[in-house]
Amino acid sequence: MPIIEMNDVSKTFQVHKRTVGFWNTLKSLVHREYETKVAVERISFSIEPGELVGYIGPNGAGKSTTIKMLSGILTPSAGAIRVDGRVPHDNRRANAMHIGVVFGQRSQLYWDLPMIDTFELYQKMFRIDNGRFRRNVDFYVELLEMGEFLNRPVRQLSLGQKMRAELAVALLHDPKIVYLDEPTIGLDVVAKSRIRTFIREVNKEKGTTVILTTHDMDDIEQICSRIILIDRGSIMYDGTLSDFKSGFSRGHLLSVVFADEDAELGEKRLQVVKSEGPRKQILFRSEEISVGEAITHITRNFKVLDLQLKEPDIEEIIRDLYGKAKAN
Ligand SMILES: Nc1ncnc2c1ncn2[C@@H]1O[C@H](COP(=O)(O)OP(=O)(O)OP(=O)(O)O)[C@@H](O)[C@H]1O
Repeated sequence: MPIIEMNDVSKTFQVHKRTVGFWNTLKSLVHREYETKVAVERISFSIEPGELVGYIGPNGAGKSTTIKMLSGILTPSAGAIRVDGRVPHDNRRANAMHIGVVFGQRSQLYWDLPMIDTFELYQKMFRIDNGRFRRNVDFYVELLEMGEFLNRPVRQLSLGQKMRAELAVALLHDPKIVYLDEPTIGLDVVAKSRIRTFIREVNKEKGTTVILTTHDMDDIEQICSRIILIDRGSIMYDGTLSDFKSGFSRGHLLSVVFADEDAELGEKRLQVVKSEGPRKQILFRSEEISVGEAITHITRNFKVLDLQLKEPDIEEIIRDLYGKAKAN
């Protein structure tokens, strides 16, 4: 039975319409106009207990919105979500007891307290019994080598030490699922490797289901057995990393110079992987759309100044699409 189920889930936001020009701005002060921004559009996936899933995509793709819906912070505009048998936004508190969250940019630690006190605070918050508490503190302190800094206030810890502390806190109540947002961002090679080993170890020892968002391909390669790739609110791929690579290496790349820099392709089978002004690199798979159909779609709908068909370099494409990656 899946532990996470997303069925046709969408999330839209109402945002103020941007106005241009003096009179329009003045008008908008009196009469506010809104437009609908689609953050996530009809996404579906299910995750089995104990899976290690990389949830990846470029900036603004809809990753955080998905994680916020899974953790009950946001209510979907349409569709159904179940996390460990519960509807997260209707059971926010109960849901929180069974999940752990690490948001790279937002700390759950108390800056003036040493970790040892923070653990005790979380013990009370999550009503963890003493036996389990002791066992877990010992387990994480050893696995994350936290002994040397347990008594130091959090504000004095290095970035890597803080991240280890965040992970231990998020996992202290033995959540069945943990959402990790960029857990290795900004860390050096040794610290990154320590965190990756830790995540794999927790998954193996405790069977924790892990959902990881990252822009670091090494995180994906070394931790995740499956990737779900989201772009502009829609799921583009769900499967193993190696199948993803071989699927794309059988694909084609069109390098197109458009007359109009803002050309929107409006065809989901054509994916823009790089955009430099009017020049765009467009990737597609021949199983989905033939070379002829792809070129026809582009030349019929847009004024094109140059168009070349290329063989894709998959490593380079992944780097362009999903971040700083490999070399870092
Ligand atoms: N509260 C909000 N109000 C309006 N628009 C929003 C809101 N939250 C997100 N969005 C929009 O929804 C889209 C998806 O955002 P989201 O934060 O989920 O992307 P992301 O994949 O997590 O990006 P990043 O990697 O940059 O964190 C973006 O276009 C974003 O501007």
